[in-house]
Amino acid sequence: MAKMPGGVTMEVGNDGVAVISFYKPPVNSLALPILAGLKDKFYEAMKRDDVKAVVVFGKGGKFSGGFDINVFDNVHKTGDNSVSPDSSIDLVVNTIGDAKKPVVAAVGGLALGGGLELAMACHARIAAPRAQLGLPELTLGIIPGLGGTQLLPRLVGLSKAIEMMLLSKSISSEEGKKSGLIDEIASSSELLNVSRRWALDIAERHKPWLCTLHRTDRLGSLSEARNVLKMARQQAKHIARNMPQHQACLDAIEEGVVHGAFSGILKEAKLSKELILSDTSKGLVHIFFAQRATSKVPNVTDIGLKPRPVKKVAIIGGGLMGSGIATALILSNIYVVLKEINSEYLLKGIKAIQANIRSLVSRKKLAEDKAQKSLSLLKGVLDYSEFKDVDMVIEAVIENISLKQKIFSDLEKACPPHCILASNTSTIDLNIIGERTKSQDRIVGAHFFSPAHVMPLLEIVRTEKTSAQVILDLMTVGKIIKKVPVVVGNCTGFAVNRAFFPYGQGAQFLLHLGVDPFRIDQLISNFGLPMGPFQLLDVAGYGVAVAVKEIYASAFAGRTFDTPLVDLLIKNGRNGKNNGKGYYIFEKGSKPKPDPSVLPIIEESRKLANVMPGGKPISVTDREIVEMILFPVVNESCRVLDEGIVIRASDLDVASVLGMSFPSYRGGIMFWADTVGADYIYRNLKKWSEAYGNFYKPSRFLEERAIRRIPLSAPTSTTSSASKSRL
Ligand SMILES: C[C@H](O)CC(=O)SCCNC(=O)CCNC(=O)[C@H](O)C(C)(C)COP(=O)(O)OP(=O)(O)OC[C@H]1O[C@@H](n2cnc3c(N)ncnc32)[C@H](O)[C@@H]1OP(=O)(O)O
Repeated sequence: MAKMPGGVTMEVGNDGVAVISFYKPPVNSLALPILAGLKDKFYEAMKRDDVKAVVVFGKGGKFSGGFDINVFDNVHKTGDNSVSPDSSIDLVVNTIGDAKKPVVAAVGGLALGGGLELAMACHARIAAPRAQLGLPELTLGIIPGLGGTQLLPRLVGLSKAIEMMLLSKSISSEEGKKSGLIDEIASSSELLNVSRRWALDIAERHKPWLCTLHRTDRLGSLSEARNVLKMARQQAKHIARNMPQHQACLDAIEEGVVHGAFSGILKEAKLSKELILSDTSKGLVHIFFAQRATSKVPNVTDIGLKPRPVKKVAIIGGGLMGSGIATALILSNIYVVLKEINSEYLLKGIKAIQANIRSLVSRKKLAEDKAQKSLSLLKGVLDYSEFKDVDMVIEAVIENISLKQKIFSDLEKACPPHCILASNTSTIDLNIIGERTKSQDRIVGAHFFSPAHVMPLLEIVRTEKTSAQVILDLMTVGKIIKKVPVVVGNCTGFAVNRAFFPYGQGAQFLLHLGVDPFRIDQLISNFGLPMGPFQLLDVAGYGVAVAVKEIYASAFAGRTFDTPLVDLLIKNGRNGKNNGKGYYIFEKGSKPKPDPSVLPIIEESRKLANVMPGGKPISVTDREIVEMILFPVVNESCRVLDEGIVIRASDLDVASVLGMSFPSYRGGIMFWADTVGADYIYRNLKKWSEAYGNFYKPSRFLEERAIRRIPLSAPTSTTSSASKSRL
């Protein structure tokens, strides 16, 4: 659908029903002029004698994607909170809820956030089949602010409403019908007609005239409500550490349950205003737009190219990565040919895919018939005969240069000329992989993160020769299989592994300076990562650490930290989670426990590394520990930006959140760094590099931005010409 200017219109039919339609493509967001237009039209409809009832309708197949998130972005940039949506009392209570004529919402496609709140304030809701309904405001660091905290519990009951809000979980119109959110489901073509009839039926008292905020029948008794809220508060503590909006949402709900809806609405408005200004909301709104920005790649998505269909994909290698990628593809209805070198490995790969699918079924994330359908799209092969009509190949074999070169030269012969030749390498230069072919324009990196059918990030690695068409095609496939594709340049580690290699190494460095590893892990997990670097190492397995150590050391000579510790751990029979013994003890059914018996091995490693100044452990604060691990990551991220490996800083934010589980509410690595300040980071790195060596040496990009007081995320055009020339 072409973008068209939006607006609100009203048409009054001969039946006396006024249809108030709003239009704001692409998702009918409730921009401020739309809200103002709605109010005007409602006012007019109430005044006009020829109007008996009102239907409110979002044009273009979608009711509404909610309040305009750009407004929050503006509030964050300007600090001016006067435009935030505290009109809820007026719109929800007066204009719609207490309207003198019945109002029915005709909900097509989706009603999210403010969109669903608008619909809930109406006296009935008619929805098209499979419409998506939800209040996802908490994912933006705010709470529903157009009455949602009061309206939803009054329609679906307290437990269901809390579940939907706290988990930002959408439901379909069919489920909405069962739970009381939706009054009737009507086909898209009949949606308006059925809604008109409902509105007239209410006006003529053939159907009840229900004002949502006046209802209490779904709320249960006060003591039941208190129990539900108490449990929800405990749950919120676990799912939303370091975030204020979950408890605030429960505060607003509780206020409404205990003191009535009007009081609840006032509390909601007050809390909304405060939360909009929170750092959490700033970080989450930034990530919302940053994620959408990744689909805009200059000279790829803006030059009129159309993505070509990719219907059949071949995967070479059925190991952990290959089987995960195959799972992701068949789950999205793409036909997959899996190639292995012998039937034993092939069977192993197929079994791994079946296990992935079965685990989704057993966790109720996939229906049995869908699982069967997906598995029917998989075919195992031992040669290239099936490759003659594939649209894309993804190579996922071990990191061995000559093996990959041989595979790519075979692929050039076995695949049709349009076929995309992708490699899932995480380290090897794609130019080297494709050296023995003449197909450099269709060679591209498709770097998935493990487990590939679960992790949302897909790094699309382009070389100078990869064609724009191939990048666009792979971006499209990425979206079809529900990944967030981020286009990056070709270098060791690409964006995520490159930016984050100092994370693990920084933790090792601190440990060798005498800091306790379990203290480090605790602090990093308090900061918001799902686990600390040592537990992550245990979970990922030491094999990866050993394999990449030398690659990083040679690519980033002079700023890596090599440690004998992993070798010592392996020598002492420790292999991390793989054999249940690493820094932690892993036992089935219980959380990993720090293992004190690892400390003598660490001591031995400290002696060998000999980096403690004067041979004595350093003394550091908790804050310094977090900074000594994350600032080197920021520093390397600066180099990634400076070298043009990513096209914008916010791509690194998205990549760090989706690839490394950096807390999204901190806005991603560069956004967070700017909240800390380039100057502060630079000064500390400089201080540590003088005390402890080159691992901490600030990059030129960081130094320049710190000195010139330019945010790290500012577009690279604001840097000096020396820097620009390298981009
Ligand atoms: C006061 C109220 O309680 C507060 C609120 O209502 S806050 C808003 C609550 N609503 C939401 O959180 C929904 C956010 N939007 C979404 O989840 C998804 O965009 C969607 C499910 C609606 C559509 O998804 P999809 O079709 O994949 O399209 P998607 O690429 O995400 O969005 C299309 C465009 O619409 C924009 N958009 C989506 N929702 C928007 C919104 N609520 N406000 C402003 N812009 C919005 C996106 O930024 C994107 O813009 P772009 O093309 O310039 O990049």
